[in-house]
Amino acid sequence: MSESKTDIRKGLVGVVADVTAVSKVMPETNSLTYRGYPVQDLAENCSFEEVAYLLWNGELPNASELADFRAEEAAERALSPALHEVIRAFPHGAHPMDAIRTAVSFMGMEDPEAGDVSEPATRRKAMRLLAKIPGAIAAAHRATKGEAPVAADPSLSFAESFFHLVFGRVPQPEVVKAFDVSLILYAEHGFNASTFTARTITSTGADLHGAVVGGIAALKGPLHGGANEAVMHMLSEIGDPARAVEWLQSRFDHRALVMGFGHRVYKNGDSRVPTMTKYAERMAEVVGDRRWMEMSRLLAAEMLAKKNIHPNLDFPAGPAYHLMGFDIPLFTPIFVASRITGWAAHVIEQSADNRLIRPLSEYTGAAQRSVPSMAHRG
Ligand SMILES: CC(=O)SCCNC(=O)CCNC(=O)[C@H](O)C(C)(C)COP(=O)(O)OP(=O)(O)OC[C@H]1O[C@@H](n2cnc3c(N)ncnc32)[C@H](O)[C@@H]1OP(=O)(O)O
Ligand SMILES: O=C([O-])CC(=O)C(=O)O
Repeated sequence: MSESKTDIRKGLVGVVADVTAVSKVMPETNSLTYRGYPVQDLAENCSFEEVAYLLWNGELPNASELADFRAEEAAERALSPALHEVIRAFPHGAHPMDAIRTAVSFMGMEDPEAGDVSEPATRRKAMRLLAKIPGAIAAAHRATKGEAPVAADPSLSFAESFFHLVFGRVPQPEVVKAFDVSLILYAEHGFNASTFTARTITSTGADLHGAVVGGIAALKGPLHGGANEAVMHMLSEIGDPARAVEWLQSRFDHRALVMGFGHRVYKNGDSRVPTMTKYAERMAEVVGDRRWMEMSRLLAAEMLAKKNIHPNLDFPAGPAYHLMGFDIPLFTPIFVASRITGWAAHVIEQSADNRLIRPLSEYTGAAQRSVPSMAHRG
């Protein structure tokens, strides 16, 4: 392999690939705005439905716009009998991220506007995906436990409905609020890997479902959304706050990654971590189990002291979801249920001012040569 001669930004580090009006990630101030509104203010003062409306329309809804949005979403929650059958046929033990990726792909084929990539159709498809993804995640998860799906209840908010679909019941309001906050914080984050994947797929003229399938595939990786599950596996392995520092040192000794830490853009702290940590702490109080947050506090302090690396959103989200009662394999699918809002906003934006995304590569393989006959191959 020869050395590269051009200035290649491996991982596209520092490359500004396009403009966006959806969100602004500001590492210099550890802050993030959606359509101009600070994410922590949205998390404290709005519902996830209001934020979804904001991301898709550029403005927060008034009361009647919100009521219409909620009604539309609630009316689209039911899955088709064919999709239920497909979900029942998923291999036992399949990861819920693979299940939701496949379910979204199937929804693309049965969508009443399949093949229509116009903006109005894409917006209607986005609403159907937002509404149906929680039911598909929950049905697939329940199927692996031999449990029947729970019928959607249109009277519930998006966050309440998620719990209802997974567990068949809605927990106390503090738990629903913490979950709603997590959905708001996870909704959108500029040109992250899954969103950029969705925009690349869209740039070819492909449809929303294709872009979302690609986004889900990218989100599953442990360097991206899959880290929220990895964080909880890590905390479970440590098991006891007394072991946290010693455990971390062994990771350092092996030069291993510590999940839930570091970020491509934020180098001095993730804008969303303080809000998520506050609500994860609240969950610890509600459940009466301080162990996970105590371990988290020790790990974060040690990572900062020894490596100067801050936690990212997945770090407090992992224990928060555990304390809310979710099984670990559901954590990244919850991220999907939220990030569908950001992906769809970017798909609409990309389509509205599209140019095929197609970077160059510098060839470093074998020099040009002739094809040998079979008898002359080694
Ligand atoms: C919602 C989200 O998707 S947020 C991201 C979730 N992902 C994770 O939590 C996985 C763990 N974190 C990581 O793998 C990385 O920090 C990433 C992938 C998020 C960012 O990667 P990059 O921007 O390429 O990392 P960056 O170049 O800043 O790394 C600088 C140094 O810090 C180290 N580092 C970064 N993150 C970590 C970590 N979590 N654990 C240990 N070391 C780390 C790198 O190994 C590198 O060390 P080196 O200079 O000795 O090679
Ligand atoms: O921005 C990123 O690279 C990853 C991230 O935090 C997100 O997608 O929420």
